[in-house]
Amino acid sequence: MRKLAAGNWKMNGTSAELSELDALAKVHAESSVDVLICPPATLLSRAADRAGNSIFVGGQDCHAAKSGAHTGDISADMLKDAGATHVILGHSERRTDHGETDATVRVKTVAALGAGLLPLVCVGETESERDAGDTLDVIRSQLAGSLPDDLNGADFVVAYEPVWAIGTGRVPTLYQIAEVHELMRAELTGRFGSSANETPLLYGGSVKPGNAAEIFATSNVDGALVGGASLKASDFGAIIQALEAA
Ligand SMILES: O=C[C@H](O)COP(=O)(O)O
Repeated sequence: MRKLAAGNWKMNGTSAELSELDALAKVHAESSVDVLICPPATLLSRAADRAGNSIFVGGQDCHAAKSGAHTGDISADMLKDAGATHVILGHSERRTDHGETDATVRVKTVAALGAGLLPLVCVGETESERDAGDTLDVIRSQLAGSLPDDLNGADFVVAYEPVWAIGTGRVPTLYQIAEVHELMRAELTGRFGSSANETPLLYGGSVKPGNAAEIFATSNVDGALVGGASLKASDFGAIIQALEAA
């Protein structure tokens, strides 16, 4: 499996920030890992044009329906048409801000696959769930509910993002990351067989140039989903380099 460095720009970036993408595309044209940028939808088409063949471009969400009366939403087919190859689904900010449940994520995953997009399905515990000792149960349950049946492991990506680590500068210990990633690999193998060895398992939550190498050296970590540090080509470039070296 190829490793994946994914950048989620969230609700950041206007035309001016496309220069960061240009800088990345220049430096990482021949990367040994896959590089993905998920800009806001308003930039998707232009980002796809400028990313060329060296960087994948993805959406940050899609609607479960192919089309219809859903003001403000975007379908998987529309993302694909705009040049996307991937889509983030079930990010904790979608779960919190828009009430998305595992069932919502599951139908969106089906829609994404139907449009030919590679879904990055996000899971992660809140701080109170971790404090209560429920982390592994939460992850197990989110994986079970968010992923449809009969998948091939190569057809999707899972991102483990502890909610309390997102944008906070706080990162789980390497042991905690390894524990969750081992559980995810085992759960996916139980469900999808040996093809689960082809599922990239990303860690996300305050990944920076300074901590990327040790996170990437952790067992069953195949890349990262990066928020804040993906907005600057120099920072994201350093994270990509750490993944290339891992
Ligand atoms: O999608 C990305 C994650 O939410 C991580 O964000 P962050 O790197 O700013 O903590």
